[in-house]
Amino acid sequence: MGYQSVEESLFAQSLDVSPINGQISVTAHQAPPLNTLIHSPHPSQLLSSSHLQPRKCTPAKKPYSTQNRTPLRTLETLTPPATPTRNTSLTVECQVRARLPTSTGELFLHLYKNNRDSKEHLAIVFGDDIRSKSLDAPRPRESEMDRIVRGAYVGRLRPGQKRSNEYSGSNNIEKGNVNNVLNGNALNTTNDTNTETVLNTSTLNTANKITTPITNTSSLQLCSPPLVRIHSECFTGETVNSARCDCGEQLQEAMRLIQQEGRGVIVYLRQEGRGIGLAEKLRAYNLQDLGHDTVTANILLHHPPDLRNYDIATQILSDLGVTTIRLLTNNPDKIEQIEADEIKVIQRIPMVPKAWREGKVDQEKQGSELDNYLRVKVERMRHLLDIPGNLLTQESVSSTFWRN
Ligand SMILES: Nc1nc2c(ncn2[C@@H]2O[C@H](COP(=O)(O)OP(=O)(O)OP(=O)(O)O)[C@@H](O)[C@H]2O)c(=O)[nH]1
Repeated sequence: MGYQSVEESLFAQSLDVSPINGQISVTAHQAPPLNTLIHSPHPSQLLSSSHLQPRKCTPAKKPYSTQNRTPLRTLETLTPPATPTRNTSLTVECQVRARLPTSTGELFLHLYKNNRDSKEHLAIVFGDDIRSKSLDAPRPRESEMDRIVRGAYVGRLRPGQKRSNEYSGSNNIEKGNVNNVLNGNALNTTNDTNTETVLNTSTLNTANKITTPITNTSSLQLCSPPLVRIHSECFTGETVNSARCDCGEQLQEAMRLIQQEGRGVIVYLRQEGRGIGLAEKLRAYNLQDLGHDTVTANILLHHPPDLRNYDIATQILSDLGVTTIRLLTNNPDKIEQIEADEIKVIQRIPMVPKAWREGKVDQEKQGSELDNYLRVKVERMRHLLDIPGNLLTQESVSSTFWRN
C-alpha cells in the first residue's frame, strides 16, 4: 500500500505496513501519540486546514486529550491477528442455526463461535442442502430436544415435533438423503463436469477471474459451485444507511442474487471498519471530513489501511462443505487470502455499485462522499472496478487536498 503524500508517510513512519503472504503485516516502532503527530510542526505545515494548525502542546500524562480515548496502539495491538502460519490452531463451531423468513424468501442464520475471538460471526445460508458439519455432529449427552433447539434438525420444524430427524416440509433434501445429513455429510451437488471447470480455471489469476452475468437457470443451481459473499460488518452503512460507503447496498445485493439462485452463503464477519472497530472508524470519519481519504485516515490513527483477514470465513465455508465457490467481490486481496486457505474461487462476480452502473455518474451527485470512497478503493486498494468516465477527469479528493 503506497503512501500518497509526505504527510502520510510522516504519520505512518512509525509503521511498517507490508504484505507478507498476502497478509498485511504491521510493525510498530515507538509510534508517537496522535496528538503529538497532529501538533508536530512538520506535517501540520503541509496542511491548509485551520483545524490542524500547530498549537502549543504541553506534554500530557495521557497520550490522548480526550478522557475516554482508548490508549495509543501498542506493538501487540497493532499486529493483525493472523500470522503467516494461519489456520493451524483456528477452529470454528456452529453454535446455533435458525430459520428466518424474509420478504424475499427464506434463509438459515448460522451463528459461529471460534477459539480466536469472542465475536459472533455468522453464515447466512440459502438452500437446504448446505449443512454445517459442526452443527450436525452429535454432542455428548444431548437429547433430541437439545438438537432441535440448537437447530440441528432436518427439514422444517412443526409444532409438537419431538425428533430432530423427522422430515417435514418442502425442501431440497430428499428423504433418502436425511441420513447423509445426520451423518455430518453436507450434500454435494458438484458433478464431474464441474470439477473439470474448476481444474481448468484454477490457473487464472485473481484479476482474470471474471465474470459472467448471473443467470437464473435450474441447471446452474444444480451444477454450479455456490455463490458466496464474504461480507465485513458495517454498522453505519447497513443499519443507519450511511452514504459514505456502499456496504449496505452490497449486502442487500448479495442477498438478492443468492436468493435468486436459491442457493449460496453470505459469511458475515464481525470485522467492523476493515477490522479497526466502530469507534476507530468514527474517528476516521472525522479525519475524512478534514479532507483525508479512507486509507490515510486509517494510517493517521496508526492502523494499516486494512486490518482484516478471512481465515474465520474460510473455516466457516469449509464447515459448510463449501470449498469451491463463485465469489461476489471487487477485492483481489480477499480472493488471494481465501485461496491461500484452500478455498477455490472459480469465478469472481463483480459488485458494481448502483451509482456507477451506467459508466458515468449523475452530474448532480458527482463528487459525492460515496464516489470518493469507491474511487479510493480502486486507486489505493486495488479494487477491480471501472471508475466512471466523468469521474476520471476529476482529481481524487486526496490529491486535491494535498495540493491546496
Ligand atoms: N476504516 C474504515 N472502514 C470502513 C470505512 N467505510 C467502510 N468501512 C468498512 O469497510 C468494510 C467493507 O470493506 P470494503 O473495502 O468496502 O469492501 P470489501 O469487503 O473489501 O470488498 P468487496 O468484497 O468488493 O465489497 C466494512 O467493515 C466497513 O465497516 C471507512 O471509511 N474507514
